[in-house]
Amino acid sequence: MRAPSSDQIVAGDTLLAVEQVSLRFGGVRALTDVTFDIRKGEIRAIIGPNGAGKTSMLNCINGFYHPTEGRITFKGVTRPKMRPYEAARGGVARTFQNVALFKGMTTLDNIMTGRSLKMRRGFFWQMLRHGPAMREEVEHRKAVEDIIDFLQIQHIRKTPVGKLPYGLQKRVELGRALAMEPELLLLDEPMAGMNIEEKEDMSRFILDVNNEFGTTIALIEHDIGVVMDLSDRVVVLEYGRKIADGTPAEVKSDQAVIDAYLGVAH
Ligand SMILES: Nc1ncnc2c1ncn2[C@@H]1O[C@H](COP(=O)(O)OP(=O)(O)OP(=O)(O)O)[C@@H](O)[C@H]1O
Repeated sequence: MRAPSSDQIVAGDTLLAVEQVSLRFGGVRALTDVTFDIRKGEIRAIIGPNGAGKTSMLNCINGFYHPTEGRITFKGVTRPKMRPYEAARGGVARTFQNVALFKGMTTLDNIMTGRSLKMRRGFFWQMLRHGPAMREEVEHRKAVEDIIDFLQIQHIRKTPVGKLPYGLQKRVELGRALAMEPELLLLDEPMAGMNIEEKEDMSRFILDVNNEFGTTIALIEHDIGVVMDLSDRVVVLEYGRKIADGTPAEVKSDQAVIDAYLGVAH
């Protein structure tokens, strides 16, 4: 059967399905028999206490880890294994728990690296400033400048990111992921280490990305208030197993979730 093209998957359809996924590291069971889906156009949160398996789940989705058992289906294609660059080419972009940017490079250049997968002409042609390569670079620069405007970071476009406060680095990392024009954006603790004002800004950008570009978003977040405000549906993991799945209101009143969070510092 041919896989549906992305425009055949409409809002509300399953974009990504995780079925009975287990992941082991030697004797450690990071994930056990986890099943859930992500619908096109939604904001899906993955929550759970420390060590619950949230990052491992994102790593399985974007191909950093390969599930020991189970299947992941993205845009109708089921795969036992996928490499991170295949995931990226297929439309999955990712940010990390600890910002992973080139600290000595400017904001502009860091976001530009997000375009590299989209560049048809390789580095050699870019170096030669060959005509078509020049035109392509102009197009990519325009896309990057649009993202810089969207994220309101014009004032730091030429600043090396290592010199920026943490909250702005997180925003630049979001910019680099957006430069890939993903269909599915995975955000690993996008508000970690932020003050209230920075969290509000980041929440607004996440909602705007979802509304304006229709990007489907899966995020890990420890701030339950933020999760409840932002997400359409929430999946809850504990000790690598799924213990609840539903709307924020359903999950908040679920006894297993209340028990899992009692006495846990976040
Ligand atoms: N590369 C690895 N090698 C061995 N064990 C690992 C590896 N990655 C994760 N684990 C283990 O898998 C379990 C789940 O870890 P994971 O980082 O996915 O949890 P988490 O919910 O993201 O935690 P946190 O909220 O603290 O980031 C933990 O017991 C962790 O120690």
